[in-house]
Amino acid sequence: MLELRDVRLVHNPGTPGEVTALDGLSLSVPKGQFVAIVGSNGAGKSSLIQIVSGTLRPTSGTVVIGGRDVTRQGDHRRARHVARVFDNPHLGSVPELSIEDNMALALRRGGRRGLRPAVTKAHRALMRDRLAMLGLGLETRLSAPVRLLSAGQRQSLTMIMAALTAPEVLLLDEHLAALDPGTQSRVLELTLDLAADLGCTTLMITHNMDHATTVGDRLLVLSGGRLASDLTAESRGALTSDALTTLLAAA
Ligand SMILES: Nc1ncnc2c1ncn2[C@@H]1O[C@H](COP(=O)(O)OP(=O)(O)OP(=O)(O)O)[C@@H](O)[C@H]1O
Repeated sequence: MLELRDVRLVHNPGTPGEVTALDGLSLSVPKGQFVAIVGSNGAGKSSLIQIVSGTLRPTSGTVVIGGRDVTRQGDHRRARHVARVFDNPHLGSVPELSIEDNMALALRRGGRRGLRPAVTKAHRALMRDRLAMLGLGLETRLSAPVRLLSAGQRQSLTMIMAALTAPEVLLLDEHLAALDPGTQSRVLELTLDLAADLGCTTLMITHNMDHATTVGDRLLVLSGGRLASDLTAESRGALTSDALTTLLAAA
């Protein structure tokens, strides 16, 4: 369960540049629910993701993950429970390191700094198992440097890495935006498979209206740092991407 209670996020308070990015947002997401989030530019989507990841702390309000109040906990301490994938496929892995070393780094995420446990046989088996899900043959190329992979392959690897520590919450910040349509479909399918396998609570920001109207269990529309609409998959059923575009423009 992920809960935000009356969360406000104000940038540059008390200055002429004061901006309210989140304006008393309350949200409750049951464990395992997959939520798509849309909103116009500046609606507060990335702010919401950063509040949940712990990169930003709210000006007021409370963030609860799995029953624990994590409001004052920084992103490093949350990293074992909260994984985040960015829009840029090149941000999720280290190009000069091998696939195995990148995955080993992901396995250590949120662990104590400085500790470098060796990659065990069990780790390597887990890596191969997860990489095989991609159907790209990467499980036989563990020592290949990540820089040799295409953008789609790298984003697929990033998804696999994000899921390695079985996070409670998976945050996807327009993670398909830089991919071509065919690769988008493949990475989206992988995303849904991983989220279902792990049973993690997932928030996926998207500007793709087709994805917003079809993917996941719930659709949130953000506007001005508030929830303008909160639709279940059932109530979203008849919503076309054109109708959602109109709804967004009016929100
Ligand atoms: N560091 C910052 N300093 C000042 N204002 C900020 C900062 N970060 C975000 N904002 C403002 O907060 C508001 C919400 O921004 P946010 O990035 O969350 O929107 P978004 O919905 O993710 O937009 P986009 O779709 O363009 O990425 C915007 O008005 C933005 O200009």
